[in-house]
Amino acid sequence: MTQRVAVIGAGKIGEALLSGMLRAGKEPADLLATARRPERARALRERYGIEVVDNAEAAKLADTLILAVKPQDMVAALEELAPHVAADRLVVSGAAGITTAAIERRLAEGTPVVRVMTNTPALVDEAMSAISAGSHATAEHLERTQEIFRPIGRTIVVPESQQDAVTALSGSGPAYFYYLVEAMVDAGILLGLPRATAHELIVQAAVGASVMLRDSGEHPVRLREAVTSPAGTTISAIVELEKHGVRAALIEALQAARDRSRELAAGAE
Ligand SMILES: NC(=O)C1=CN([C@@H]2O[C@H](COP(=O)(O)OP(=O)(O)OC[C@H]3O[C@@H](n4cnc5c(N)ncnc54)[C@H](OP(=O)(O)O)[C@@H]3O)[C@@H](O)[C@H]2O)C=CC1
Ligand SMILES: O=C(O)[C@@H]1CCC=N1
Repeated sequence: MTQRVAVIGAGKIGEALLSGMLRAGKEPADLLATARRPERARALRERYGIEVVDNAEAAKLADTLILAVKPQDMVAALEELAPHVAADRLVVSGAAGITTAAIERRLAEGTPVVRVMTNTPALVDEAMSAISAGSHATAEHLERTQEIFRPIGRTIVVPESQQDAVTALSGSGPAYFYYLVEAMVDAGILLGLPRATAHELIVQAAVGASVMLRDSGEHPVRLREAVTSPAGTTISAIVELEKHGVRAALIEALQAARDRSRELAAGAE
């Protein structure tokens, strides 16, 4: 039986999921989306040929609802959805922080809820999506969720207690790499390179390093050692990074992201 999937609040992440499901072979008729603004609804219809309906309609028509609204909009969205969500629907939340318990509490008793933290490389099928079962979700619900997220990258199942840390690492993770690239391109400008050249050099270094990290199975320390020649250039740079506390800054940055995820949860309790 074809499962109909509705993306509730199709913004950046919701759209990435819709396009991923279409690339993976779902028909536009198998998908629904909801949006808050008419111009957004129009753009989604034109781009993907899918029906964009209101939240109540989506809850009635779809077997699986993917909640892709911001954490701060979650309570309001659940209030609109709850009267229309039958307890045999699967509800998947992609929101940072929000717990499955907070969602379950607002839906009919027994409704299966799954929490997922994905990331924007979903747009190029390189997402990392970490999936956790709520208290009524079965292995079959986890499998259905994995089927939705697998076409846009990798998936893992984690205990929900790890989701705030996952959000800090892989949910926000791409932003840290973009930030580092921005800073290194600035360094290239300082060293006298044209911006376009600096950008090309750093992006390819990032791609090469990422592929080696993923595919070689080597520890990052070993890979860095292989670049770091005695009395060479790399160690001169590493000394500066250590002097400026970059390692400690990254650890504290990710702790702050984890703490913010917890605060977002508290807003929906
Ligand atoms: N961006 C990222 O890298 C990641 C985001 N996430 C999570 O994904 C979720 C979405 O984030 P993102 O895509 O960046 O945010 P967006 O703001 O791009 O998308 C959310 C969309 O939901 C719409 N919306 C809000 N309330 C309602 C409602 N009641 N009914 C219908 N539509 C509604 C918004 O409308 P409007 O346009 O009018 O505001 C917006 O288009 C968040 O919970 C975030 O934590 C998870 C992993 C990574
Ligand atoms: O910044 C945020 O809150 C969202 C969640 C993870 C990535 N972006």
